[in-house]
Amino acid sequence: MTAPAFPTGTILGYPRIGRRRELKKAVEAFWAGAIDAAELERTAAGLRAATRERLAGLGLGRTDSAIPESFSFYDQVLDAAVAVGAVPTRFERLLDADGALDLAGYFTVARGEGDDAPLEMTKWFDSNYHYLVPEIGPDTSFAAHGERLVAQVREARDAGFLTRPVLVGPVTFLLLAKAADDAPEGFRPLDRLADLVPVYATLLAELAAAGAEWVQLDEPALVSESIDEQRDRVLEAVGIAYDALGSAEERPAIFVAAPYGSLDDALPALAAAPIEALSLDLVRGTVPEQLDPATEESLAAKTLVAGVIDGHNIWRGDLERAFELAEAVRSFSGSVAVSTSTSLLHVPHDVDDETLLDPRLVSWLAFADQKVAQVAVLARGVAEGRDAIASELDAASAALADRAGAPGVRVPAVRDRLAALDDADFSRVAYDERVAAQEGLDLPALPTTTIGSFPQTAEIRRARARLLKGELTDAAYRELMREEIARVIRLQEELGLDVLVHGEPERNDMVQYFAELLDGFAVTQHGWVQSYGSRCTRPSILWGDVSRPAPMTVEWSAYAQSLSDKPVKGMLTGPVTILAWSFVREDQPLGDTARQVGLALRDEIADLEAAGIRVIQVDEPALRELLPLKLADQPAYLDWSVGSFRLATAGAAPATQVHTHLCYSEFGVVIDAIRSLDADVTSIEAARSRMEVVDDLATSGFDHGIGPGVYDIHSPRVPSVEEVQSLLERAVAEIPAGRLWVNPDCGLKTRGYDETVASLEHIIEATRAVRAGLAVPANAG
Ligand SMILES: CN1c2c(nc(N)[nH]c2=O)NC[C@@H]1CNc1ccc(C(=O)N[C@@H](CCC(=O)N[C@@H](CCC(=O)N[C@@H](CCC(=O)O)C(=O)O)C(=O)O)C(=O)O)cc1
Ligand SMILES: N[C@@H](CCS)C(=O)O
Ligand SMILES: [Zn+2]
Repeated sequence: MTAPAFPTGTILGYPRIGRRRELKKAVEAFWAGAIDAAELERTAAGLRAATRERLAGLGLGRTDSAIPESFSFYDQVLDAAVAVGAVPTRFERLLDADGALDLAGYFTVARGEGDDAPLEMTKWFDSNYHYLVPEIGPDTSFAAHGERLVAQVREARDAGFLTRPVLVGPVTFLLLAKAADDAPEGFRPLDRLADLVPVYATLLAELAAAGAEWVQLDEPALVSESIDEQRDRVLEAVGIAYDALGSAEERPAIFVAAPYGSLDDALPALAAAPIEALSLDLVRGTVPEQLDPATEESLAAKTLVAGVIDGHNIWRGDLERAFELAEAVRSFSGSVAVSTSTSLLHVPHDVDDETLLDPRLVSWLAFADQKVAQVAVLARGVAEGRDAIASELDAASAALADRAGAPGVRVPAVRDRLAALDDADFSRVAYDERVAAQEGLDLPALPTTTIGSFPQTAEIRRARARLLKGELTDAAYRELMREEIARVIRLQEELGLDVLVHGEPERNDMVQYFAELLDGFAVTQHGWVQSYGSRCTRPSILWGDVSRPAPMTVEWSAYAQSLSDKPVKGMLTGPVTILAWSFVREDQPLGDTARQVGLALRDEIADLEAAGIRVIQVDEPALRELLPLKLADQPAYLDWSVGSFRLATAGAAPATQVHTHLCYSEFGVVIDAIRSLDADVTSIEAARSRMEVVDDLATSGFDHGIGPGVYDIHSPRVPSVEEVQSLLERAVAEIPAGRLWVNPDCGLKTRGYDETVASLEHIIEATRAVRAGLAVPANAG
């Protein structure tokens, strides 16, 4: 086909939660029955309209397909599943006579209903976004249901826009899917490619009929080497899918976007396919080298979309370098466009909303809107030459230079302390010695504990909101939090838990709380980023050398400990997780930054010990999350990540029991790293996967204390005593009872009190039953 011109500047996607989280609020109001579907649709349409206008105002073309239709009510992978009709059989009752799903049904698939579990949720590449995992079996029926996307293209057209619909591509869709529970052994979702591709062809035809000139098919799975599928099968699938889609008669021009890394051997496969445009992530990846002549020839006939503006972080960055990269791509094709490296889903809307941030810091930053403006500048430069954008490039370079020399960015005292570290600072005495030293904790066999947070009630959040607005004094707020801590301690004593927590009511977020108290960080007012569904976080900005001006948690933990004779766990977030869930400086190796955070936490641990805290948990739920997608980069990552945790914890006395906690991911691949953390006790998410991780632990020779979760806190379901007991019995069969702990999968902050109390009661009852059958009198660590 003769492709219409591709826009000179574009973005791969834009935040959809709303500048003031309007979508989150409307969706949650719909769930609560406070608004109906029509009102939710009106809010969403209003947001989409505002987004298109905003993007055009920032310099993207109105009628050249530059603006992506990347809206979603919940998740783009769920949208793709719905668009190809791949709704699991347990939800088929929600489909109407035409096989379509209404909004309520869509959310039910996302969130589950009664015994019908929702789609599983997992991490989206190396970002802090979580998607829903499609379930595909040999009998999954596929049918095109592109009604929503088609309606959005029409909605845009009616408002005077020609936009570019975005869909997860067929290969990535199948690679991210899991085999349905009833699929036979050995079945892989990719086996269904030949059945799925015609449905995509129909969707493309419908989009073309609605007036779309270009469609964007996202294929990020092609850059990942961590996908559990043979690479040659993946490359073959690329050929099959795109040969078929590219050969269709009725279709928009196809733009395949491949964010989150370099395409490597997938580049020749995509180059050979009859598609019209292809993106290259030049932030995580590099400009291709040593291409074979056939690939060079194929690329020359396509538009290459240079992903040179970082969609992952919030730095204004080196615009000159971005321009050079875009120019370098010209050697492959006469048709080059400028874009972001990934969707802007991962960054907040607009730094201009941050009126409380230091203007000097603001001048170093670019949120989504500023990045769109950067794309527009570079697109002009590519079209008109460097001189046309010289002043913008110079301004960005000046901001970069200002940042490099600004106070706080490099603090000699922090750097000197890091430089003086030696191996001994990263190691505790042998585990057995620690077990002996910790006997004074006097714990029963199978000690019970929770992961830290108790429900963050509306009252707690409201109190914090009132504090921020000045409606509550600091003293009054602190008193409310102390009352909450006292309630939580009392509840745990009544329940009969063995190691207590203070419940973390004072924490707005397990990372932001620390960022607010550490030097080197800034926090935002409106910098919300979607984490999953309607849930958002406000990643902090780690801009300078990190140090701890004062203790951060000691007052709360010491108060909680003063209320009980049982040990109360001190609760800290680990260095890797603090980095993973913040926007981190990119001007020095991550390992250096992680060690700075590690040292600050080491000081906190010393202060907790001095205040009489005997058990300290350092959470690292994101250890798996930051694992690089490319295998070659993984050993170095594991080295610095494990090292920073050990630096944080190795100053603890042998008698101090150090715990860690991990969740949100599959752990098999990092199990050795978890062992190397050398925590005395590790609590780990396991209930959701019915204790699968226990096998990995048993075979890996994990020989410290371990608490595989027995309660899936992601669901409002209360597990029965029998269910918990059967999970515990499975764990006891694999793990010596003297090392086994009993705990939920994760913190309880997103749960309500009724289900929390009932679940904990069942956990305690099940533990007592299992203990009764054991010969082991006490816990070893
Ligand atoms: C555990 N996870 C986390 C990740 N990243 C983090 N930085 N933190 C995490 O905990 N990544 C991986 C996972 C992702 N999972 C989740 C789970 C739950 C949430 C979540 O519930 N987010 C909340 C916002 C939490 C928060 O920041 N609360 C603040 C502000 C609360 C607020 O919105 N206040 C209102 C006023 C309220 C009132 O008046 O009643 C306002 O400001 O308008 C706080 O408690 O102070 C969410 O609502 O989305 C996120 C990720
Ligand atoms: N201590 C935290 C860990 C969450 S991953 C909590 O309990 O919420
Ligand atoms: Zn957790």
